[in-house]
Amino acid sequence: MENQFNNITNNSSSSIEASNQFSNKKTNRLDSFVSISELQEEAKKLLPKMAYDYYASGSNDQITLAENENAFNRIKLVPRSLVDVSKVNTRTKLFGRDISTPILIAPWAMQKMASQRGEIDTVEASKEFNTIMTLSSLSTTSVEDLSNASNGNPGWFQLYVFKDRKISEELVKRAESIGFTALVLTVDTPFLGKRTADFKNSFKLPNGLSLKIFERLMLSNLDGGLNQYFATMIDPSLTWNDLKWLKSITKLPILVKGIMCPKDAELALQYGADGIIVSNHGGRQLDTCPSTIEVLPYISKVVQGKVPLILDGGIRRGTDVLKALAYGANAVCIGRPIIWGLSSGGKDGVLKVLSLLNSELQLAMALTGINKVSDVNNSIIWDQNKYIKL
Ligand SMILES: Cc1cc2nc3c(=O)[nH]c(=O)nc-3n(C[C@H](O)[C@H](O)[C@H](O)COP(=O)(O)O)c2cc1C
Ligand SMILES: CC(C)CC(=O)C(=O)O
Repeated sequence: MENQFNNITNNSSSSIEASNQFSNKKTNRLDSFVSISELQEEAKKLLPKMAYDYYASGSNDQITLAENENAFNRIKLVPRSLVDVSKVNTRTKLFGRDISTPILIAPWAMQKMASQRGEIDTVEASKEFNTIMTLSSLSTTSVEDLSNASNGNPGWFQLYVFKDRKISEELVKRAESIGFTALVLTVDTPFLGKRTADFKNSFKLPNGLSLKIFERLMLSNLDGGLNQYFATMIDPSLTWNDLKWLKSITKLPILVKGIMCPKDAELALQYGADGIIVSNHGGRQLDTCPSTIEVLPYISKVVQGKVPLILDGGIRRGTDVLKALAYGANAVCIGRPIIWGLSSGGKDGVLKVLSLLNSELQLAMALTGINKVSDVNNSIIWDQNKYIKL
């Protein structure tokens, strides 16, 4: 039991052990962390305040930020007994690709504030674990460097659409030509949410770092503040019709990220989205909107398995992943857990987070009598109304 659930049980475990041989000291230190919250504490100790605050913050009073996690804790799982769970497996398939876990890496900006190699560390870890990373439009590594570091298999590319459509078009074509296999169109950010800490800290990228996608455009300085920068560059007039435009310039599947309203899920399907990501941007956009897990069942009812459905926001335990799958998600993305892993130990730290959460998921599956991801359904969620007549 100990071995089965505390070790990484996917086909990448041997290479992870091999890479650890070369960084024994770091690995031993990482071994002592047993939860995402402990890694967050470590990251807080290691990061400059301005970077930690930028990564950790939500918008306004951070009600939704907290609610994303709290809502998971209110959902109860049903333990099941005497089911043969000797061969629990977290492998699954997404857009035809076999992956070792339904836990994917969400796009998050400016990773070189967390580790020297930033996005390169993250993509190497995602490859080694056989999962999918989405690169942010606002990354500190170029799409080309990320593609090279991953031998032409960098994962998915997240798109913020620029006011100058030609820039976006060129970016999409570049990403497509160098091996990205899907586009993630973020639709919850016509303007950036109000993150109080960033204003107080006068957030800017540390000297020596820049947003690589824009470097050529001489727009890499963030002195006016993130919100002003975002408002200058990104197009707030984007509408559903632009999804048609995007489909006309690429052959890649397009996932729409930031869906929180069932009506918008309907529109996303109507306008041809190939996948839907239920997300409130980690509580960083509209504060006091519901948690993502709360709205997931309603969106799942609209989507009805027509396209892959992914959830992000507040996942800190393997039991949270299981609850999202039970409510209809095919996979989840994690943002801050990866940030804390990368900040605490670079590539090994990201691997630590993936293996920690995946082994928790595997254990939770065993304790609810589930052997494979496709067998998860809402019968594992405690609902007293179901049992009231017994
Ligand atoms: C520091 C930070 C930067 C982010 N940058 C982006 C981004 O560039 N593009 C994007 O679509 N989402 C971005 N997100 C949102 C994440 O993709 C994801 O929706 C969110 O982090 C999920 O919540 P979690 O952090 O609780 O897992 C960012 C989130 C954080 C915390
Ligand atoms: C640089 C930001 C615009 C990236 C982002 O989406 C975020 O911080 O939430």
